Amino acid sequence: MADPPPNPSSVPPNGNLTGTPSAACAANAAGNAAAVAPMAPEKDRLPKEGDEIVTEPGKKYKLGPVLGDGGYGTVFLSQDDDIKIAVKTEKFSKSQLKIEIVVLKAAMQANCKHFCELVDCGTKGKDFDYMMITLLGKDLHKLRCELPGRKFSINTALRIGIQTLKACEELHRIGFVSRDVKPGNFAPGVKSNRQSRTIFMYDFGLARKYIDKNNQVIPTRKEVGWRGTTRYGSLNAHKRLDLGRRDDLESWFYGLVEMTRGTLPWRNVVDRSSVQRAKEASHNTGRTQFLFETPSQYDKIFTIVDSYAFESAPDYKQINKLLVEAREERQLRDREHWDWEDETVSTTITTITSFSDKELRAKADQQSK
Ligand SMILES: Nc1ncnc2c1ncn2[C@@H]1O[C@H](COP(=O)(O)OP(=O)(O)OP(=O)(O)O)[C@@H](O)[C@H]1O
Repeated sequence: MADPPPNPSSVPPNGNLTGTPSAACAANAAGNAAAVAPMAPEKDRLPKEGDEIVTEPGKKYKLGPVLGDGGYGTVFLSQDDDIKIAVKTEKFSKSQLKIEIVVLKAAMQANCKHFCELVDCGTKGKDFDYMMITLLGKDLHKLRCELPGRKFSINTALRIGIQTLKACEELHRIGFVSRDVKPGNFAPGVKSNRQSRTIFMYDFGLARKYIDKNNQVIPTRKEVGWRGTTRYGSLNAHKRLDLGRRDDLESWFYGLVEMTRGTLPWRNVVDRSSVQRAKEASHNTGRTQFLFETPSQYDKIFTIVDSYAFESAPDYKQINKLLVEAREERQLRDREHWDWEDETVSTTITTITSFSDKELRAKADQQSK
């Protein structure tokens, strides 16, 4: 899905790329002005490993190895003082980073726990947009695929369920729907930042505001185009309907079942309308097969999510309670290690609370004094 790599000859020889705060970033980064780069004859040139992005005099981010490729750009490893971070870049004319930046800013203002910190952001001429964010580990899709049976232990799956539900709730609380909730858009933080037990939601390229200035739900637009990922899309997405909070939760639930069971009935189905039919069946005749060997509470959660209309405000507490109940029934303890953690390390980590980005920065500041 990644676009072809940029023309290497078009990158300045010193690899030093001076950027300006993007419109979305400017409100947060007042005083973060940098020299405007001379107009380039070409556009949409992405940076490469070894380049430096300069967002203000003295503030330089050297781009390390590529962490991943997205639809319109590349994500690099970098460093902000002593803290490892990720730098997401997207081609200027295709960039969806503006909406991502708006979401992350709102999440930071609301002290959301399950979102990356937006460290910096801006635009490099007509070449690319960039944002510097919290570094995350492998996403939940990759982590699941590495496990025997391609599924998480019930202990880890239920904890993931609780945290990813909270992430959806936080996103909705700040006024956005994701429209692309899936395991591949959640990842734990990294061990070196002591965030490997917090699941973060990321990639808000398809996010949309669902409430207006008066906090009223924006009325449904009836027919819209396809949004999201076929495997996890809600039935409304298949019907090309406008998507609301309930659709994020339906997608979240498909992902939860997959992470718990290791499979979905439509796992190998490619054709979108066949996937739709399989999902429809999972709501009635195929329900037992769909929820096979999952906690009994999943059936109740599915009924609850199904009962919501476009405008409904989901009862996250009620769903969370069911997940907690499933844990208690199995006498699962919070202190046990997560499937991706090294067991030898986890015994020492259990006594240490995960750090938030703010705490991490305060700690780094203290150490540098
Ligand atoms: N904060 C991060 N920390 C570490 N790796 C990241 C981070 N953000 C993104 N990545 C890596 O870069 C890849 C692409 O990122 P992302 O999914 O945000 O881009 P995208 O263009 O929206 O992708 P897609 O087209 O797949 O939806 C991810 O799969 C992941 O491997």
